[in-house]
Amino acid sequence: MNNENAVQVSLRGEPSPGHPVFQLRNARLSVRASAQSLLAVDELTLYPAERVVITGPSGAGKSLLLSMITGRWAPALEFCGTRTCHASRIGYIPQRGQDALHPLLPLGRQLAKATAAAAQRVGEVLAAVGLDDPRLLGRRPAELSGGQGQRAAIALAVLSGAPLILADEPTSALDHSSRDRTLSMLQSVLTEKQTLVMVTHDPVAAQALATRQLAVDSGRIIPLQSAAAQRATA
Ligand SMILES: Nc1ncnc2c1ncn2[C@@H]1O[C@H](COP(=O)(O)OP(=O)(O)OP(=O)(O)O)[C@@H](O)[C@H]1O
Repeated sequence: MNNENAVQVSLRGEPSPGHPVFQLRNARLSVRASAQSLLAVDELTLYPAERVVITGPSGAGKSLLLSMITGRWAPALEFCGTRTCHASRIGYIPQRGQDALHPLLPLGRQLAKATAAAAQRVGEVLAAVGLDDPRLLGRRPAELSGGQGQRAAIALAVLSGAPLILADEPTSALDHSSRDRTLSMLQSVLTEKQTLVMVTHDPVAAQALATRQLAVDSGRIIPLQSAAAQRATA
């Protein structure tokens, strides 16, 4: 966290049910040298169990929004505003799953190191993402396919127990059937205590997961009605 840039940052314990896991108020990321504003967020509050999907054109500010949530951004940028994070840890699922994994450790060893979850839960998650084959667990990340790496990154983020999980275009490198399988696995292994924020360009991925959709356009956030909300009000 670039503390020197933040007007106010607070980090507290685990979120309690019904209370926000994360909040931004009057937040802005600007280029330090020129004060050019790149992303301005009047208010963003994330609650446990939400599946928030962020869409928007290239260069709109989606990755910067994830940076605001993690509290990490390039040194050339300056944050001002209020960022309140109640999550003790933030999990991350990158575009390429292998990037979330230690390159030298066999998959099973690094999953075991990353989680304090009971062996039964570890087994359940590995089975749900289709990685319970001992031969796969003995492989290093470079020996996994793209889809297997992505499912490993999902298992790692979920088993880390992080209350808040960010996913940056997690299915963009997958073909349609792998994407659909990966999304339904992600949905099935997340717990009600975990909040997911996912950036995607894929409307199918957005519709499949979102309980709330936000668009980022020209450095601003615009709320969109999610498919789930549309169904509820129909
Ligand atoms: N360190 C930086 N210094 C200056 N400008 C930056 C910096 N990081 C991002 N930007 C600018 O901020 C804007 C938003 O960038 P961001 O990476 O958030 O876009 P995005 O919506 O994630 O795009 P994409 O979908 O292409 O990944 C862009 O115009 C980008 O050039």
